[in-house]
Amino acid sequence: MASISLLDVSIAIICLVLFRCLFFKKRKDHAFRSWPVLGMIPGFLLELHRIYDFGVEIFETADLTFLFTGPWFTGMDMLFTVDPANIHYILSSNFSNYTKGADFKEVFDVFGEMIFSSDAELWKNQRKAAQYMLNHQGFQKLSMSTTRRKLYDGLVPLFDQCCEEEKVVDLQEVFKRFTFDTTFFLVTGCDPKSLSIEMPEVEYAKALDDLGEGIFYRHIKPKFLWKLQNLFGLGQEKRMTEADATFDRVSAKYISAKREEIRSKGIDHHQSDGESEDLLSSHIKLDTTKYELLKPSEDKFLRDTILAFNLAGRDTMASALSWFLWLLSQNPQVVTKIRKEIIDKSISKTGSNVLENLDKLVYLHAALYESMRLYPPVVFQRKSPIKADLLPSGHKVDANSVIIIYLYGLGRMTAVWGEDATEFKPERWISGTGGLRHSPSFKFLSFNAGPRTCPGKQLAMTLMKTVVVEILQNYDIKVIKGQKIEPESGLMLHMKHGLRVTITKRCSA
Ligand code: HEM
Repeated sequence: MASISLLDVSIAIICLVLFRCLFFKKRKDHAFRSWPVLGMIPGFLLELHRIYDFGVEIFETADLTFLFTGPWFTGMDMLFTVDPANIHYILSSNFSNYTKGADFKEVFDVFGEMIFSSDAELWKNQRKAAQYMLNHQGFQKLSMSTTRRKLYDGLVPLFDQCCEEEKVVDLQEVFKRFTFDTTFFLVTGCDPKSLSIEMPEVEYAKALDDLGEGIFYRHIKPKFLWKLQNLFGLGQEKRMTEADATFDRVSAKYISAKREEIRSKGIDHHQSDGESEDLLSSHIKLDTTKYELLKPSEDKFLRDTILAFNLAGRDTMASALSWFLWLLSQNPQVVTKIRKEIIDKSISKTGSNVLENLDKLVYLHAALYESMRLYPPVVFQRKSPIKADLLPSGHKVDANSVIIIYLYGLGRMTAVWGEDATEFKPERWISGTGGLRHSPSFKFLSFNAGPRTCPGKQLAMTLMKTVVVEILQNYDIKVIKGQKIEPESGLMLHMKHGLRVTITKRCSA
């Protein structure tokens, strides 16, 4: 993390020195001991550089659930779990007792009152509206045409130029820009054109990066510390405040332009034409008799909505595509099988049937799921019980305590996925009859489970398959040797140092 403030570094160093001086013994034994006053923070800080794999090791030995104790009086205690029985119970069978909670709203304050942070009736209204809009045929057509336009006007020309100039390119950055432009267009009807060979900086996209990083650090710092930093405008908190202001300013521009566009076209409010309509238009025209708690006349509601859908679409798909392409580079036999499937299922390189036929690509679907099992774009889920409860694992949880479901760990547990849990094997998703093997969502949690299951799953899978088919049909991707590929600590699972590749055109293309 390039952007840790002086205060963060000082705190970390003090903890480390204390830890080293007081308890200078075999590190592994003590890594997650709870020390007087400091709780488990010292061990945590020592392992922060490899926190993902460390988490996996802890769960393997802790029977899938363990209590993290923070420093005294900081309210940082959290129950971590990757136990499918607990997950099913929290996200589905006892859903009504497990909310995002007041603490979530404080940590995620920049989100405002969007679908990700809301509970109860407000969430039900937002959920109903989101599902209706995302499933609308007109919106689905728009998402297909937008994906294809960005592919042929943005990604393909960029790839071709990289081929001609034998240029090294960061594929993760390319996917981030591809999914940002696509998502932003679906949300606002405008293309920010961040995907081009010049890679211009787009302030809204940068603000999304700063937000993700800031929220992650709010999870691992005592509340009083980040609040203090926020008050004095220091480090990540300063960038969070700036990001918040960027979301306000940029959204205001799009909201007033969209209101004006709707007014000038003379389209009746509550009269959504549905055909090729972006999400901002649909939200402005929301029928408030159906969604009583939503406030389309208020700019704040629309600002939170724009942010919610950009958050939902951009980083998730960029992360999934980046890790997928990296896994393919390590598993050429999987590439061969996907290419064969594309030929066998007669998916043409261009033309309208590409999208219609995507459903036939079972092996590609399996490979994408397998990649998201090992590298889930959303790393963790945070829940809070309204009433004290007993989890199926036998752990008691207090009212308003914090429970973290660690998706990265869940996908790698041998107790859940078998001895080959850490191996990339798309075949585990293929049934005996050659169809897709179902895996319960509380085991494969990448798109969440229960009533809050991701409503954009279908859209995301279609977009990702479209991109992958285009790339594998036309290009060979070579990952530059010697670079370190490791996950970056954050809300979303990005690669810390990106994914540098060279691209060549396939002879048969
Ligand atoms: C690979 C792509 C995607 C993945 C892995 C993914 C994953 C998830 C996950 C894990 C959640 C639960 C988050 C939480 O409650 O903390 C979620 C919720 C949600 N996702 Fe997705 N998502 C993806 C793409 C999309 C897209 C493209 C959209 C729409 C443009 C979308 C819309 C939403 C919405 C609106 C919610 C909130 C649902 C609720 O709370 O009821 N997602 N997604």
